[in-house]
Amino acid sequence: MIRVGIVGGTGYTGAELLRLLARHPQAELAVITSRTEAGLPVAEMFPHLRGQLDLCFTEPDRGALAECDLVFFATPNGTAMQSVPELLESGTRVIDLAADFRLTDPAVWEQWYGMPHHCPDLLAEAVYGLPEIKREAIRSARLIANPGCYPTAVTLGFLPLLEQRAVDPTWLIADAKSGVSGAGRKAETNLLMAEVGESFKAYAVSGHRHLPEITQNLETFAGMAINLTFVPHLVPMIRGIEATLYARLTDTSLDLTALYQSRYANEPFVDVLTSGSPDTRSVRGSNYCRIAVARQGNSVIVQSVIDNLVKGAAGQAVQNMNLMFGLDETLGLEALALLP
Ligand SMILES: NC(=O)C1=CN([C@@H]2O[C@H](COP(=O)(O)OP(=O)(O)OC[C@H]3O[C@@H](n4cnc5c(N)ncnc54)[C@H](OP(=O)(O)O)[C@@H]3O)[C@@H](O)[C@H]2O)C=CC1
Ligand SMILES: CC(=O)N[C@@H](CCC(=O)OP(=O)(O)O)C(=O)O
Repeated sequence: MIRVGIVGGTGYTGAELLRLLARHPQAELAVITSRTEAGLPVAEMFPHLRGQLDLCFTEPDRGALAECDLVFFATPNGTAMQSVPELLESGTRVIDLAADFRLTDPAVWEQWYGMPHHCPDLLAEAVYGLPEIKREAIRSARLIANPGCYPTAVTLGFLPLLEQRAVDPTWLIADAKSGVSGAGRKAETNLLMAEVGESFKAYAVSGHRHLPEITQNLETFAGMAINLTFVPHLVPMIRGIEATLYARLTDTSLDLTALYQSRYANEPFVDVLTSGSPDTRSVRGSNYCRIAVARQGNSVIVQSVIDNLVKGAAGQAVQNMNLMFGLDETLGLEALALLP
């Protein structure tokens, strides 16, 4: 059994980790932290876990965490990097659901996240935890940078086109929409139902912090500098991301659906549609990314959907845990989407 700790067990991604791990046949939840709810039985806050989990939230204590085989950080950006060096030193492996280890250049981190990096020496070692591109490195990693939600949907959507050099990498557009759980569980006026409901808007139009992360990914496949316009939107739903991606084809003779099907043929959690458009409810609660690709003249349009809390966060983190500990990659992630 893998002895698991979760730092940040009261947030949305922490709660989603609890849902997935409570029934995972090879994981034993040993430590679940919350600074504000320390002492409270976990199942009292989350009644869906009654009878599944007999643990209380505890203060984040590095000693207790260092006794785990694996610690997930489901905490705000800039939190994990304070504890990771000590945990790795004690032999504990780490998956960070935040952005602390996603960007390879500490200067780019500081520019977008507004704080100096606490352990820039670990950035070269950290493995970006997108199994579809880093499966082998993930297996032996001590430290995983779990990808952001938008970067997961956008990267998987553009990947086959860029690897195949089928589009102009200097003209890429990602028009992405997220449900409000993407913003976390903290109380904020602009996330109230009366503010978000029956409304729809773009945000961070002049630059979202996922832009450098997506750019870093896409440049690896393109083998050159790319130019991406990325605009996120907030939609009045709870879970889900839909990313509509646009690019200009350099080769219009390609069978695009066949290209995507062949690239993802062996991927357990990427499903390429042969017709129609994927909707977010077809992945809600599941670890799938569902993709469709179409053409208008020399433009290609890709539609990519995920559940931001599952393939966009906790599910992908469990997929990474399975790989790190030599388990079947799909273990504990068999749930299908919830309809309606
Ligand atoms: N929501 C989403 O869809 C996605 C989120 N992410 C990333 O995952 C991380 C967690 O997100 P989410 O679950 O939405 O966030 P929430 O705001 O819902 O939860 C944050 C959690 O972290 C704990 N926490 C806050 N500050 C600290 C601290 N300094 N030390 C220890 N624990 C702390 C909080 O509990 P307490 O204050 O009681 O300790 C809480 O449990 C973020 O970095 C987010 O950007 C990534 C992909 C998708
Ligand atoms: C709807 C919404 O607010 N979404 C969040 C996504 C944040 C997130 O997932 O953060 P990291 O992946 O960087 O950790 C946002 O745009 O800030």
